[in-house]
Amino acid sequence: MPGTVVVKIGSSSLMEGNHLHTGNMEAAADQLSALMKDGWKAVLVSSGAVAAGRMRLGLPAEGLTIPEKQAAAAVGQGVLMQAYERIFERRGIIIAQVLLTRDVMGERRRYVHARNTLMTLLHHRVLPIVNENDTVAVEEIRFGDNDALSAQVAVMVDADLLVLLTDTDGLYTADPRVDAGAVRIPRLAEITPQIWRVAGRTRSRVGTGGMRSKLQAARIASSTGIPTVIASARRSRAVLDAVEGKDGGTYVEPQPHIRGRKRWIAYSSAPRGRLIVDEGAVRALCLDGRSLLAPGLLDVQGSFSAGDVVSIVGPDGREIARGVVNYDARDLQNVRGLRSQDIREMGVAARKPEVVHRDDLVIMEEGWR
Ligand SMILES: Nc1ncnc2c1ncn2[C@@H]1O[C@H](COP(=O)(O)OP(=O)(O)O)[C@@H](O)[C@H]1O
Ligand SMILES: N[C@@H](CCC(=O)OP(=O)(O)O)C(=O)O
Repeated sequence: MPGTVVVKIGSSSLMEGNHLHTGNMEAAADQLSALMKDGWKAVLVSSGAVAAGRMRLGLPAEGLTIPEKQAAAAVGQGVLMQAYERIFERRGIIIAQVLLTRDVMGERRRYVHARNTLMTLLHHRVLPIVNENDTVAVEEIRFGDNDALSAQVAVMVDADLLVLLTDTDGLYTADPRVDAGAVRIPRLAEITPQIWRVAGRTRSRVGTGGMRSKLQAARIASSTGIPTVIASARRSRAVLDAVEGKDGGTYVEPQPHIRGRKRWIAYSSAPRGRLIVDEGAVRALCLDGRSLLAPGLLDVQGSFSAGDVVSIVGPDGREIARGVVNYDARDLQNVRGLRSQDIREMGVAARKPEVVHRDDLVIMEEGWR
């Protein structure tokens, strides 16, 4: 049964010397158009704006300032889209440019708007080509790498599969650029700390995150029930094989998943503040499935409003959960450590007794990053 696939192609696969790697772009287009003709909905997350713009402007690969990179992205994004327009038009596919920043994901209303737009494009059989809006993205609203962006987009469109196309045939036991004896890992049930260590921070000359950021993306997708395949953009059937479940690259299995609003709380929203809680609260949340109450609060950090997503952090600094908070930061400072009854007596905003209600809370995995 045709479903929805998100395919991400990295800068390392889009550039060949000083030019766009049209061979890899055509290969991706062949596969995407074949899938779309079979009834699949597809989103392409394409990097390469900075690299393409840099080449066009004759700027060096290293040592660019942030404004230079952003200017390069403004040039390169046009170069990329022009190439995609030509390539997909020949295959009878209409494309759309969608540029996102992280703050869109962080605010429910904007998230829903962006999602509706993507869903409408998919409904009309258009191929959205997504990139980060590098020209306006400052640190606080940046995804930082398109692996993370593609995982968020996969969550957003409820994808059945995420494919990360790169310059390597998947995850190896060590960086194959460095260790000639490294072998491919075909399947991962889970991304353990050991696997995390295997993926070094090393990357191609033009790429951003290396394998680690791909694993991070796979982890987001996997924990929301979406499988990921990391594969080589040079293999002409990489996407088709991934869709057909054939071996090739590294397949990261999906975990039993959480849906809808909780997905958004966990992975798409940027927490606006931190609630530091004591051991008792950690146990109540993680083991007993309870709501967060004021007596367990040790500290309140950041300035947030009721209804924002906050990070809930144990006394050791580890993030244990995220949730929608029922109080403004200032009110919470006042009720910190108090019992529900005392709060009622103080009349603080006479709101819900829970600081974060169980239904608005998602337990995050252990923070081994
Ligand atoms: N264990 C590993 N297996 C495979 N590749 C690895 C590993 N560790 C690091 N890498 C590096 O990751 C690079 C791909 O990431 P990156 O350069 O960010 O590509 P992209 O532009 O596709 O996002 C590879 O070229 C390789 O050097
Ligand atoms: N938004 C940037 C991409 C950054 C990025 O993540 O690159 P890559 O690691 O090659 O996927 C660009 O278009 O240049």
